[in-house]
Amino acid sequence: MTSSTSVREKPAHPGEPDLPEAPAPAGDPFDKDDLPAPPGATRTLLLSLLAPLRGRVVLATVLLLVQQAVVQAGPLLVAYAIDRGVPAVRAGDHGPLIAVGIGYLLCAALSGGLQYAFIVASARVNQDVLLDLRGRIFRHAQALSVDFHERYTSGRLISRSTTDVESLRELLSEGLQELITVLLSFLYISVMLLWLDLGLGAVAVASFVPLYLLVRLYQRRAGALFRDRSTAIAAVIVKFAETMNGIRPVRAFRRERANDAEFAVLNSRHERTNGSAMLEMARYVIGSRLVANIAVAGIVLWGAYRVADGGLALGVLAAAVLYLRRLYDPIDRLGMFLNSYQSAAASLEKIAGLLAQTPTVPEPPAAVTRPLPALESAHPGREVRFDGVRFAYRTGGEVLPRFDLTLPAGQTVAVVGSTGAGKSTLAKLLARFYDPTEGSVLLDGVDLRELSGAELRRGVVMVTQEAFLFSGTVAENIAIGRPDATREDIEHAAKAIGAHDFIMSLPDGYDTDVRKRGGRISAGQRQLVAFARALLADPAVLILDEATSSLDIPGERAVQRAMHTVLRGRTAVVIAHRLSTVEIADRVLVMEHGRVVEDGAPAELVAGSGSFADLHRAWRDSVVS
Ligand SMILES: Nc1ncnc2c1ncn2[C@@H]1O[C@H](COP(=O)(O)OP(=O)(O)OP(=O)(O)O)[C@@H](O)[C@H]1O
Repeated sequence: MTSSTSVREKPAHPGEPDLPEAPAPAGDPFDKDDLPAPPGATRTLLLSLLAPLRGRVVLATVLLLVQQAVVQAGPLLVAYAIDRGVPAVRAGDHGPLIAVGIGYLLCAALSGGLQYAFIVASARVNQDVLLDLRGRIFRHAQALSVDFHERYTSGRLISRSTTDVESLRELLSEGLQELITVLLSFLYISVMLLWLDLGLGAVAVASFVPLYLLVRLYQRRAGALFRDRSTAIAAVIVKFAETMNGIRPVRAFRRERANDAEFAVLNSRHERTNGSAMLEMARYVIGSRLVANIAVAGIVLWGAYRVADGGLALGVLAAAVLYLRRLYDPIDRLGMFLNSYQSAAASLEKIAGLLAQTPTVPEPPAAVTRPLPALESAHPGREVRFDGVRFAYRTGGEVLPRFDLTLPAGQTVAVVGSTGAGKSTLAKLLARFYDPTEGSVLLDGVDLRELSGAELRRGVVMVTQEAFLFSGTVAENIAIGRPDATREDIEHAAKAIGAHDFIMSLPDGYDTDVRKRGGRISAGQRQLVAFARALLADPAVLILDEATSSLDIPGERAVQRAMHTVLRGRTAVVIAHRLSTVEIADRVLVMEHGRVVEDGAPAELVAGSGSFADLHRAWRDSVVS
């Protein structure tokens, strides 16, 4: 067997790159961590998340408005107590001071009650928004075409639905309430100060100008830093997920040290971006405190002179100072709220970019779907036709230059050819993981693009090399082929495939959890489960990307027997890596550079002088030796 033949050892584990990627054209958005969100998409996303909760958002806002108004009554009561209550007590009248005390208590109780109601209302809004967003990301990512998933790593998807959703949670549950509270108190306090004393109020309001400029500067500089930070943490997650997914080749090729070094670079990049963001925040905090302290000092000094002159009541100055403390105290925290706002905005933009992706292989609208014609024979097979198909991946040159091929119903076709010849591409077009760039793939004369999702899944099923098992029991894994299958149907399929005996020898038989201890299933057994699943699904066309990982002889025989059973009667396309498979095929296609270069019955091709005859000899020698 020569190394250039189709009998290539493919990586058998999900997550490993199984093909050399064609270089992406310059400026490919998939090279970057975040896909660009169309203008306004972030706002539209936020509004669409909040729209169903409109009532609760309004209720929470009203509660906060009233609560803040009640809270700001405190200093006014203090001013009243000093300027009216104290002179009244001196005159023997305790009424005004008692009224102030009761008023203060009432305000505290009311403000506490309102705050409680606000927290309950806003927590519900937050939970619903996050629930909705996580669901949308999952549903959307799952609905996107294979093309998308081959380019956007699972690590990036994990980062979108964890770190990015988490930063929105932080904003909603902590930052936003504080931010609104601060802005509201700015408004209320300015009005109060201006009403108490125009001069003092004007100085306080004038201090907003440098504060505003500081905030703007901070926002501009921190915005870029937060985007960098979020990209850096995503890179850390991607590296982590990729390494753990590919742990077997990592061990096999002793990649640990190189990986450690790469991870350390990404990790320290994240730390650096984090450090820069913190430094920027420290600059903002110090700057804003300086402005606040200068303003307070100025107001106290000027106010004290005016009290001494008799131009200002002492109570008014006391209330003004209390208001100023309330005004400037949360300014440090304003930086933090802006932090969470900035990082949530950066995250939301990335999520909006992901949600803006549309499937490249869309399901047809119900109005244009066509049903498959009724089957004429007892066998499930249907005719497959590639009609003038041309195909190029988005990131590479043409893989299939005009391709015409007809597979009669019920025929088993083995596809062989050198690596990169286009065998998997042919299979992916037939499974409609991709649509042809030109021409069409037809099933019993119906274009795959006109079949509804359900009809397509009944029509064509692809069993991939890794024979992926989902978490759950063996029975559940087989039933994926037909969710309404009874236990009897499942066992029937497993028996037909020859998987029943090994399943019964597992600790809990069909109820063994495949991911738990004792439920470990060998590569050959995984393939048997995948065949049982396909048999239960009973598709018209079965595509089999034959696993290349070698099994022991009894295991190999069991898989071959199972394959016989599952292929019977259907139209089957097998990307063949084994001699025994080629021999059971009705027809062999030899592919080179996206074209069929030999086509015939196995015996016919073996007897000929083409490349398949050479390939066959090499196989035979490798089996004999
Ligand atoms: N997702 C992809 N994006 C870009 N190019 C791709 C993609 N998948 C495959 N290709 C390219 O298309 C060509 C055909 O690949 P294909 O996987 O169909 O070959 P193959 O015959 O199945 O090879 P093998 O036996 O190695 O699996 C190769 O040049 C490959 O680099």
